[in-house]
Amino acid sequence: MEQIDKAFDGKQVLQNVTLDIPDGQICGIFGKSGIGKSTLAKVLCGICPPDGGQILLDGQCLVSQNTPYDRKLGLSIQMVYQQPYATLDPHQKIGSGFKELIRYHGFAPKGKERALTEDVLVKVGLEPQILAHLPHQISGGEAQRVAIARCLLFRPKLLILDEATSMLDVSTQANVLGMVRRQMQEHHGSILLISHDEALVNLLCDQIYVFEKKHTNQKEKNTK
Ligand SMILES: Nc1ncnc2c1ncn2[C@@H]1O[C@H](COP(=O)(O)OP(=O)(O)OP(=O)(O)O)[C@@H](O)[C@H]1O
Repeated sequence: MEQIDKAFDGKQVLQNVTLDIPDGQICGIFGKSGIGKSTLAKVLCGICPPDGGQILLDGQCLVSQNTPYDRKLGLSIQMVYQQPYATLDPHQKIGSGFKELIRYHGFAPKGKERALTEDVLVKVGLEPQILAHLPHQISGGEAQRVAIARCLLFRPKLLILDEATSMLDVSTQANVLGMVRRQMQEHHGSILLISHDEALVNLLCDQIYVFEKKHTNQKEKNTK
């Protein structure tokens, strides 16, 4: 990501933001509320077009000021949002949601959807019983883990976790993130962890970017 700019209604939120996320690493973004962390994630996912700069993924242009977001390439970037229920159909059982997603993207042959689903559930510490439930019957923390498991099906090059484990207690957060990290490393995928929790970011991340104030680039604080 090179020299990304983004403004809303004349208000500059990101200016000249450059960051590099090496393969297989976990990179943290830490900064106070409203500083632009989620905006950066939305630019990476193609939800917000940047006003300037460019993003390269494996040397290919994902989006730039002059190039529209490459949706096909963008499937290699998956994001888990702060509000996990928002991405789940309230009328669809968790298991049906997984089956539909797997069939739509051809992640497994017909009849093998359940096995693949159980495989990703284990990786986020969930039991298969959850598949019989509707979203309102599961807790916020479980919904967050379901959302992460759905993203893992894509074997993404980059997984963005935007406060995505905030509803879990600290030890479960570290546990789930450790499991997700190992899973991502199996295919050299990277994680962008966006959090208010400095201790969590310090504990888990190889590289940390601190967003300090609007209109300025972020500063790299720590490289392990
Ligand atoms: N679609 C939008 N239209 C107008 N302003 C927006 C839009 N999205 C974000 N903003 C503004 O951009 C600024 C940065 O928001 P952003 O959500 O990126 O912050 P954040 O650092 O992720 O905050 P938090 O930690 O509270 O989630 C805020 O002032 C917000 O109001």
